[in-house]
Amino acid sequence: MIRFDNVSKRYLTGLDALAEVSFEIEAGEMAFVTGHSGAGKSTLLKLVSLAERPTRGYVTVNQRELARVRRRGIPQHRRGIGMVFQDHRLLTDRSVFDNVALPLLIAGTSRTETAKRVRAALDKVGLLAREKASPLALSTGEQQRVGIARAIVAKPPLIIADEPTGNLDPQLSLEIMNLFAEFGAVGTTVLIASHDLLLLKRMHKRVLVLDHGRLVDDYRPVRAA
Ligand SMILES: Nc1ncnc2c1ncn2[C@@H]1O[C@H](COP(=O)(O)OP(=O)(O)OP(=O)(O)O)[C@@H](O)[C@H]1O
Repeated sequence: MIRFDNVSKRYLTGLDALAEVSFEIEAGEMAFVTGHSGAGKSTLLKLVSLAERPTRGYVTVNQRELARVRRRGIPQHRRGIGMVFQDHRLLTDRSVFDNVALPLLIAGTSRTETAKRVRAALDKVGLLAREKASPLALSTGEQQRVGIARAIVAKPPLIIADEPTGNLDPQLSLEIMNLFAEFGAVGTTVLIASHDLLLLKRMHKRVLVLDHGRLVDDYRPVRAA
């Protein structure tokens, strides 16, 4: 689903945010990318969503070599990716329902289908009763769950999340990560950047480790015999 072949990213400042990174994530796999602050985690996700382009190497997402995706093809590329951010980026002047409905609105989905899908997504994250609320009336954890509902509502084959539990306490963080794991269990590919090593340890999933832009480790969970 995601493949990096010798990918390097040098920003205009001359800094190598990623250096010769290669890995492959299978469809339906859930993986984390971790590393110190500035290690290149966000840059790696930005190359997947085409917020940035690599300086060298090839990034393939869903069997599409991204160098072939031109600027006008980027919105379509992003429709296949559910994105979750630490600061959730919700519209505060719209209801929870409208926030989650946004990707469907953009895709031109009918009203009835939209209502059905939004409610299914809100149900999944345990917020069905809050559809009319303003995001401002929700706790940080609830806001994060609205962000997740919005990311999954159009059923994208891939979800990427950048520090989705950055502002949450350990218990809530674990709940949010387990929610992501549920999506992974139904065939969605999930890639999450997180520096929370304790949390990653509890998840028993694959972990890619970046250090100053280099991929220095790739842990895979060992199944109990
Ligand atoms: N647009 C940019 N222009 C120049 N340098 C950048 C840009 N974006 C990131 N960098 C630099 O690239 C390096 C990697 O940044 P990146 O945000 O990918 O790291 P990160 O692992 O996500 O860090 P953090 O955990 O602090 O968010 C850092 O040194 C950062 O300062």
